[in-house]
Amino acid sequence: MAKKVAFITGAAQGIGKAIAERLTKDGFAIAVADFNIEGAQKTADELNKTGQAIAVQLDVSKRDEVFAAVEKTVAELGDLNVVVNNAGLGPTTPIETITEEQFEKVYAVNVGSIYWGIQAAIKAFRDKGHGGKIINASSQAGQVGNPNLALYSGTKFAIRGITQTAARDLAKDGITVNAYCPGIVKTPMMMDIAHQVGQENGKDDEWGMKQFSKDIALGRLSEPSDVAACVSYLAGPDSDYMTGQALLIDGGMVFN
Ligand SMILES: NC(=O)C1=CN([C@@H]2O[C@H](COP(=O)(O)OP(=O)(O)OC[C@H]3O[C@@H](n4cnc5c(N)ncnc54)[C@H](O)[C@@H]3O)[C@@H](O)[C@H]2O)C=CC1
Ligand SMILES: CC(=O)C(C)=O
Repeated sequence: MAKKVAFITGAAQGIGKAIAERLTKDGFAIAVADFNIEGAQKTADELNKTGQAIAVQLDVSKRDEVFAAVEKTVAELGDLNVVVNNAGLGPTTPIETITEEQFEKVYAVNVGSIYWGIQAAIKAFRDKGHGGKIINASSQAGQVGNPNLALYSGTKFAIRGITQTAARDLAKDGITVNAYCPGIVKTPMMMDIAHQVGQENGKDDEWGMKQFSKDIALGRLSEPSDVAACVSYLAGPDSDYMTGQALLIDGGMVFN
């Protein structure tokens, strides 16, 4: 049987890379899609030792580039079954400091990517004559406002709204749309945020990380693989009767 194909943005490093590794173990062929093509190629080379992967360059905020990357994936890997809209930016932005330029950039990457990823997935699924699964990266910061992350939190709340709406719009086409909401994950993005928070308070990165992590019920930070395990569920058949949901993977920070 032909392999199922997953297209994952931001998969050169961090959570996206862990998702690519996990879905390779699950038997998917992977398109490692990232702005950073050297990093994406390195991830793809590692995945090709045990599975099948290609690297694709794109800027997720550009609609044409997202469509071209998805088309390249279908042309080279033969199909498309799962799209993970994972890439995002996480700047620390005290509310009174937010500029128009930051607003346009962060919303274009974090929210624009979700619209374009969904549209490109719909086209590819329809062209192939089947449904599929769309999985979007939100955050615990898309469930509760986090201090100094007004710009970022706003985008992650928006992603939950788009996920719910798209789930309703696309169910008739056999497409499910869900989101995942990680907590505090040990990736370059989170290290940058902790560094900035530490610096602003005259403290070190570890202190900055503690400001985000002190309320985790399970008592430890998240590994990227913790998130990838839940995305594996969203990408696989066990979640077929689930759509429009935002899965919290935060070790017990936010309780809804
Ligand atoms: N690290 C954390 O604690 C959490 C992360 N998240 C979300 O998970 C997702 C992944 O986060 P991390 O792995 O931590 O981030 P990261 O910063 O470590 O990695 C992000 C990847 O996305 C790529 N990327 C950034 N902008 C891009 C663009 N315009 N076009 C294409 N690729 C682009 C980068 O090159 C990088 O490879 C993000 O959406 C983030 O908001 C959510 C909750 C917590
Ligand atoms: C970066 C992020 O998503 C946080 C702090 O939840």
